[in-house]
Amino acid sequence: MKSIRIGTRNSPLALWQAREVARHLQNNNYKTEITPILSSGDKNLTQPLYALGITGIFTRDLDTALLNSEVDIAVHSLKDVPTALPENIELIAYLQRDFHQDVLVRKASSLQKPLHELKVATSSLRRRAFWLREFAHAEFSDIRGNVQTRLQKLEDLDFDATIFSLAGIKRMDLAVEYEELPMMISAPSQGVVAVAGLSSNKEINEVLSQITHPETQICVQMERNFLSTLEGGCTAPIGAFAEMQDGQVRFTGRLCSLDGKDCIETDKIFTFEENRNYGKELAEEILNNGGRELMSVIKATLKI
Ligand SMILES: NCc1[nH]cc(CCC(=O)O)c1CC(=O)O
Repeated sequence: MKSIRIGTRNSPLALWQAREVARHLQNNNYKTEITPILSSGDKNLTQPLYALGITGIFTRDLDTALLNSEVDIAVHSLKDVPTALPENIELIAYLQRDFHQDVLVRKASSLQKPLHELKVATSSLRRRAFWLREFAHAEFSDIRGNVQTRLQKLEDLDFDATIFSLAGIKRMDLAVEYEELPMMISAPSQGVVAVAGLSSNKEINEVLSQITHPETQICVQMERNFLSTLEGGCTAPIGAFAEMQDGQVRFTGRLCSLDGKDCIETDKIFTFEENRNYGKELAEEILNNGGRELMSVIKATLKI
């Protein structure tokens, strides 16, 4: 087989992830080359993501490169990949999840402040709502950019702390102090690197099936089914995390109002059976427990 062309965004985090996929493929004796592609998500950094009004801004350009056969596969942070994919594009491999959690990073001058007094910079609806659920009077500021840019802004700008995915910090090997945040439930599929390919490309799909991590795949498919059942195409403060060990799954999920005042949660341990759509079942339980009304208020507020 010819060298496998790996499409990726060109941020340091994305390149790390592409090299990680390359390493797995090379371990299976395939040759690889990395092709960085500039995405429109990287070009427009002035507005928060939800305000850009489109999903998939990080993945669109890689989808195009796949469909034009400029690359054979595309590597993504799975949490940035919309649940509905373009025709003929499929997620085929999922690397083992290392870290899923959100962590808080403070600037030196705010180390002594109690959590409820911190001005936190985050543009994520989920992080804001889950923080407000705990600290109803908290103030936020917007922040965008990659992990390194956001750390620089933490030094330079007028806020106390910001929230990161621990996976990003570990991958970038950054020597920063961080605190775990027990009030958070991570974003569906946070911390997972996934590989997309063309459904029609059987040869590549067979190769990718050799590097997928089955437990991670089961867990993130559950989290993403939970997400897509709840959202139906709009963005909302939703957390979901599944862990699997010896056939046992623990699933935690939460939907909150934008101000964090109303939250509906699920936390279940069960034995995994094939051919069940647990993510959908658990989301329907939340929808029937008041989630439907919560979602319609969120949709009306965000005007999607
Ligand atoms: N929102 C952007 C984003 N997409 C993926 C990661 C990190 C890697 C991951 O969580 O999979 C991050 C940074 C962050 O949320 O702090």
